Amino acid sequence: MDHFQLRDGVLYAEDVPMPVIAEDVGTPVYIYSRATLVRHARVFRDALSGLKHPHIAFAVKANPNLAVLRVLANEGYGADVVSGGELTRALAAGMKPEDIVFSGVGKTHAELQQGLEEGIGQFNIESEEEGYELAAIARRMGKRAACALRVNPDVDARTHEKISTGKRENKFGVPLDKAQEIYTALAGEDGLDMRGIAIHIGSQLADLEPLETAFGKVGELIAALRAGGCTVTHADLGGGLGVPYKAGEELPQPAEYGAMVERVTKDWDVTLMFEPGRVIAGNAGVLLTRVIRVKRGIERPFVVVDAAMNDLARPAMYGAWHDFEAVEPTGEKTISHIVGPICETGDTFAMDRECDVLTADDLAVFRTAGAYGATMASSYNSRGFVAEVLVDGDKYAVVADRIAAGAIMDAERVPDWLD
Ligand SMILES: Cc1ncc(COP(=O)(O)O)c(C=O)c1O
Ligand SMILES: N[C@@H](CCCC[NH3+])C(=O)O
Repeated sequence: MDHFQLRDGVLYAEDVPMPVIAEDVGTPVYIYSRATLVRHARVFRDALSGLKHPHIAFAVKANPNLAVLRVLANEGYGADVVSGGELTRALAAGMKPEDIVFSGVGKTHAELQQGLEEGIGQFNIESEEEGYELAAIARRMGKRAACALRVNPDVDARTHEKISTGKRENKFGVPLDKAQEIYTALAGEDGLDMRGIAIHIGSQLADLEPLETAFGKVGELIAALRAGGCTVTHADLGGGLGVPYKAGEELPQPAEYGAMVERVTKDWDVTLMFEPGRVIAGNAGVLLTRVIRVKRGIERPFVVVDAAMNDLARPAMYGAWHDFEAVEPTGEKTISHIVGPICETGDTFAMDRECDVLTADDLAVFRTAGAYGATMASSYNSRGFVAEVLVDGDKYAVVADRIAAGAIMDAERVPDWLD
């Protein structure tokens, strides 16, 4: 069920008319639906109900807003973090340290230490070098770090090249054919409790087949490690499940994913861990924007909106499609280019898009903006950071203040030796 729907000709977020939020909070503004987040969290969990005690860690990078994390913490979700900042947020939102997994190729010394101090559940080590560094820090602190080794299975996830992470040329994980040697060596370190294998081959996967291939390779590795005398009690299968960005688009459902995981892992005898991001948050959010003006173009009008590539980077970065529609559609359609105000041609949300007829001051939304939306914002062109709102039934709250361009400037200094 879609919690962003037209009622009497006006788009609502749950039971709140979007013009009310625009009036109160201004635009552009991200709007998240609590009911959608909860529903997605439960659908994903239910999809894994055939597994014994799966551990689900929301990929904080997809949407690190504290209120969003709290909703998921309340659903029993842990967190997959990739920086000290994300770790701090996950804890602040109420996630338990033992439910937190720390991934990432470039965890700094300070971040490894922070993870140990907080007592997080697992480090996903991405290189031999990182493993030895973590071991040394843990030894010094008199601790043992629970670890999984992230492997790079050299599988083409068949997604956008910039968000594919499991090809051998990608920077993530250790090559599969070196994994046994590295795991065995790290298992001999006092500071480490090598307990599992981790994998994540990419994001926005439209097909389960690459995942199944990659998981099959993990299964073989686990068997080889055990045959070699290593202990393996955990396997972290990452995230990656894609979501529909276009109305009517069909993607594998969590239930199909769960059934595939169950089939492939049935003999593994491990605790399975998951790191879903987009599938939980993507369709739980929209970016509400106001039309600044409609500029006559050569062949098509340019609808210039007050959101830009600094607020929602995905179209500029990956050529990504986000459905775009009027908040109060007249029923009339036209073909337009949808652009932001930033001084880059890349600040284009859509070219030649059939969409609702819009005029200056009209409101419109970009859909499927709840994951990798606000979190990827910048202040390019000295624009501020967009506000975020969480809706719950007929109530809503600003869960991230708009940060004005002036506030960002306040952090800058002109040294007096320039005078
Ligand atoms: C290590 C890791 N885990 C989980 C995720 C979440 O991926 P997704 O949002 O596609 O589920 C990512 C991002 O792709 C990631 O890099
Ligand atoms: N930022 C990407 C996803 C990256 C996933 C990170 N591992 C996107 O918007 O689609």
